[in-house]
Amino acid sequence: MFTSKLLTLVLVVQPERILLGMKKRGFGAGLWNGFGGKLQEGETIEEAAKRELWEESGLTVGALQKIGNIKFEFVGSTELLDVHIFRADEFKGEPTESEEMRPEWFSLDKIPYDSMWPDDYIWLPLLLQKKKFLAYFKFEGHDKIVDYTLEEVEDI
Ligand SMILES: Nc1nc(SCCc2ccccc2)c2[nH]cnc2n1
Repeated sequence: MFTSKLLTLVLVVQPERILLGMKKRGFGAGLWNGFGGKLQEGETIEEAAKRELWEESGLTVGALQKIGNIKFEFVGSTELLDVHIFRADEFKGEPTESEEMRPEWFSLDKIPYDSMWPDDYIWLPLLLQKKKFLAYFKFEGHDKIVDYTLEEVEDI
């Protein structure tokens, strides 16, 4: 019997570069990732995604594209992470370090996959091609993927 935890993840992408944040504490600390987190009471998923992006990077966005959904299972845990993934191509503001994240631009041919979650190199190329996807990853610890499924879809 699993419970689900709803989380958001936003990747800001421009033609030549992607904005990632070095997670400074908590879940995934020490890894480059998009910006996101949990929903607050009464928030839609999209509202939470925009809020977390602003809190963690200082950027505000108008439109977010729903691009993916990944369910993560960690062996030994009965809580599935249900991560709703968005892409933003336009933004306002300057990337600014927060308590949670240190933002940095990476050229698209220099994405630091070795310092990211191991699943990212599997699905992030789809996001960069604006292809929508559904995925499931089963982890043993935080480094080992023991099973996964990934499918491109027309609509999320
Ligand atoms: N890229 C990526 N992200 C996550 S957690 C994202 C959701 C999150 C959670 C906590 C704080 C902020 C954002 C992953 N988990 C397992 N593989 C993964 N890959």
